[in-house]
Amino acid sequence: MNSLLVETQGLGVSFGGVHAVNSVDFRLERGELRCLIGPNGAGKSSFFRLLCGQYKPTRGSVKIKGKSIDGLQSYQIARLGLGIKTQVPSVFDGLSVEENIWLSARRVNSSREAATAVKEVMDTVRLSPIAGNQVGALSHGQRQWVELGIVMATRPDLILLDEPAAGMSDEEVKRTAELIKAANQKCALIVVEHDMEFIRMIAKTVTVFNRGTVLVEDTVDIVLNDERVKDVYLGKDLEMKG
Ligand SMILES: Nc1ncnc2c1ncn2[C@@H]1O[C@H](COP(=O)(O)OP(=O)(O)OP(=O)(O)O)[C@@H](O)[C@H]1O
Repeated sequence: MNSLLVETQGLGVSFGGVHAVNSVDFRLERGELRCLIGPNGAGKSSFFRLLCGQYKPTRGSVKIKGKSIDGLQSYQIARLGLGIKTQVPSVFDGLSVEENIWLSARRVNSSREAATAVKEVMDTVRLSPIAGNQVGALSHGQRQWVELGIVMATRPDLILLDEPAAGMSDEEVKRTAELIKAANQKCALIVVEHDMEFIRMIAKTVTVFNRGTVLVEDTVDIVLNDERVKDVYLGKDLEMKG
């Protein structure tokens, strides 16, 4: 089996004169956990949108599991095994945590398989203590974890997470890092994040975007000490506390 999960070649999207993503060659292996960083406007979100079919490329191609996604709708790309937390289709505030996970699992599984998927997700995302709680009454952090669980319940091969630690307390950030590592035992993830401390907690390989292109791609330690990376974050302290 091809171990490449995602491959982009010469990928680009432009809006008027703005090259939001420009000539990006990106490869992600099955089971990888990759972080994307870069200053505001670097093209990270646009790159995500290209991967999930929300934006159509102006140039280049995206392949998922060796299959071009050209011409596919977002739901067809999801069927290739892509899960996106920002696109959680429906979170039912009036239902419990477990009911929400069940509904998501049942969308893509027989009821017996769904039951197994629900148990797996409740364990992995550590949702059992709040299984019966109404989702509408959860804290911001808990809700993010439930949304991660909803995506995981469809058993994707790849999950895209856009700023999963945003707006969380230090404790919640720590737990989110643990959950992402646990999720990575089951599938690959690409995580866009601004919080460098969080990046340090989870990252192995980091891809740095700048002005629509890949500036550097390397291990977290090398990337965060790279002068070019420090330059593009000028004014931001990359020398972290930890
Ligand atoms: N739909 C769009 N229409 C016009 N311009 C766009 C569109 N989407 C993105 N852009 C532009 O493309 C560039 C890259 O934006 P993008 O949101 O991808 O960057 P980003 O790295 O995700 O930034 P941030 O970290 O602030 O979210 C920006 O100049 C942005 O204004």
